Amino acid sequence: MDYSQLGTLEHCLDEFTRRTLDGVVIRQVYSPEYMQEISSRIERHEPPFYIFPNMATAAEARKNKHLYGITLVAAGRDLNEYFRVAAGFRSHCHELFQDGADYEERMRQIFSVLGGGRAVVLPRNPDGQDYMPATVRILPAGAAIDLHCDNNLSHHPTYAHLKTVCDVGNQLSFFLTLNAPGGGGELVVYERRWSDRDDVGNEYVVSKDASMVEDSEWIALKPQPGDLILFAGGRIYHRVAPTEGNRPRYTLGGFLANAHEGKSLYYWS
Ligand SMILES: O=C(O)CCC(=O)C(=O)O
Ligand SMILES: [Fe+2]
Repeated sequence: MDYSQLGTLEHCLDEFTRRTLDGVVIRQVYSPEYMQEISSRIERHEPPFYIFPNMATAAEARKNKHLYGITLVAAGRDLNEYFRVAAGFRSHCHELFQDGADYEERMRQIFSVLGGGRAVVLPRNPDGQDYMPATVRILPAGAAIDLHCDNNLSHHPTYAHLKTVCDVGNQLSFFLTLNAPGGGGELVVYERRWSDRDDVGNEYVVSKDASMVEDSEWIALKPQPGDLILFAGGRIYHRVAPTEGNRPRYTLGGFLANAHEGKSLYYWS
């Protein structure tokens, strides 16, 4: 589906809720040329985003997979750092897209259409601080994201407040591809669905054993720069295949869920 046809996806979030839809790819949400410009800023670490795990320089961080910004589960129990990073990340992200359509605005516009006109808002903690709207995921050559299901994240203690305001058990994943690697880096989605019995003792684990999907059918998606993928990552087992070649994989994304109050959609990372 092309971004210019967005209107035909009106209300499609209801289909996700009814489980009659597993994912959509919206192409050309931004032009490939603009994504190239954004990627060169990411490469130069401009603006100077917070790097996780914490490294002295972006060049040092490039040796392994890392984030610009921080996720709830990466933040650990003390969420002071998370909310402090979130404020800085939002302004850096506005700066990153300063000469194009603002990233958060564009995501909110798309999600609102998909949600049949529902308001799309960042959740806020009881102290009035906003959550992270997204994270930049940087996978240098050879890096991957191992098998997981994002519903598993909600067992993490840092999800305690978020659970009270939205339906994290039916969360969707979204990400915009900024830079595609030379080879590999596909999003591999499996037929295998999440069950709460998969998470022994309700433990949060970073990656699941590959044997879980041994007999499962799968498809591999290779998004191009400017493409937005939205899929039921909460309940669908998935992974990102190891990247190849000398171009890193850059994506910018987070999660989306229905607010318990029934009127809005929340996004976070
Ligand atoms: O490629 C990415 O940025 C993340 C893929 C993923 O695991 C997700 O979107 O849930
Ligand atoms: Fe995921």
